[in-house]
Amino acid sequence: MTVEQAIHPKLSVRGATKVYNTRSGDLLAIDRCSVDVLDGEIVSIVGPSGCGKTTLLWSMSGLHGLSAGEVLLDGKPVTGPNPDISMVFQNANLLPWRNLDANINFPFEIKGIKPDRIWIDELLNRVGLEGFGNRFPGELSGGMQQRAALVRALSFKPSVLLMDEPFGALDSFTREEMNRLVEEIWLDTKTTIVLITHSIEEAIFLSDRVVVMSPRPGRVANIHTVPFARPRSMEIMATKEVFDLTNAIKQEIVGNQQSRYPADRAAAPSQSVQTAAQ
Ligand SMILES: Nc1ncnc2c1ncn2[C@@H]1O[C@H](COP(=O)(O)OP(=O)(O)OP(=O)(O)O)[C@@H](O)[C@H]1O
Repeated sequence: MTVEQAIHPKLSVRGATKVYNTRSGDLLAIDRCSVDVLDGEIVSIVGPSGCGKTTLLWSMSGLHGLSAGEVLLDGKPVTGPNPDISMVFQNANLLPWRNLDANINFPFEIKGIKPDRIWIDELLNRVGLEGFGNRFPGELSGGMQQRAALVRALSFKPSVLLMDEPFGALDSFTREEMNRLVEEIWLDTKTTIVLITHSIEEAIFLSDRVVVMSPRPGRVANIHTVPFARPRSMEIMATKEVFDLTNAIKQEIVGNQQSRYPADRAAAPSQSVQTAAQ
């Protein structure tokens, strides 16, 4: 990390708090989460189901407002959709009646801007989808669809890519391939990436740092630095360092879950707000 990167993080989340108004009352999803993501960093967010990972990621995108706190991109508040921030979801969300090229062009058509075809062809080539432009989503495997979604997200040359459990629906072999692909693309573009994953191994393989969240209401429980140089190989995943780090993170998630009830009661900001204990 350079001093410049540390002083001027790419993305800053400060005291992010989100209360959902539900039929059964207010629900505190995330509580005073703060994290800085440096320019060109890959950061993963892990934590138990329902702890608020998606809520946190969507707040970073500007698509969901916060109840308190703020998100800054290059020091400026993110208050709505931002052309510099792209998202990839667990489902590729390709339009079934449009072929691959037309799917990738779709957001450009909506915005009324011309796509950079040279860049898009480069990306398609990079992810192994060159020559598939005329195929329809139904003719592509799940992995191919997800690679197309990655191309679509990167076609705008965003400086930040947010990924919400992007490979969760893929088999483990395809998932490993996708992890290698993301690293290759990152080596080319140095795009800042924030990724939600349920796989601690995936988080370690891909990330510079892993953020561990507590059970709901989600708080930043710990942040681990992953000390391996890039490009990483799958062989490092069999090393003792990775084994120990994986176990440490798992223990934290399990330990946090076991202690959530007393912690929630002690730290609930208001009696009218639901926490995981309720
Ligand atoms: N739109 C919403 N309205 C009301 N409650 C919501 C809404 N979105 C999320 N929640 C609640 O907020 C909490 C956090 O949800 P969120 O999806 O952010 O967690 P998560 O960690 O991403 O979960 P998972 O790992 O299971 O995908 C959950 O209790 C969820 O039920």
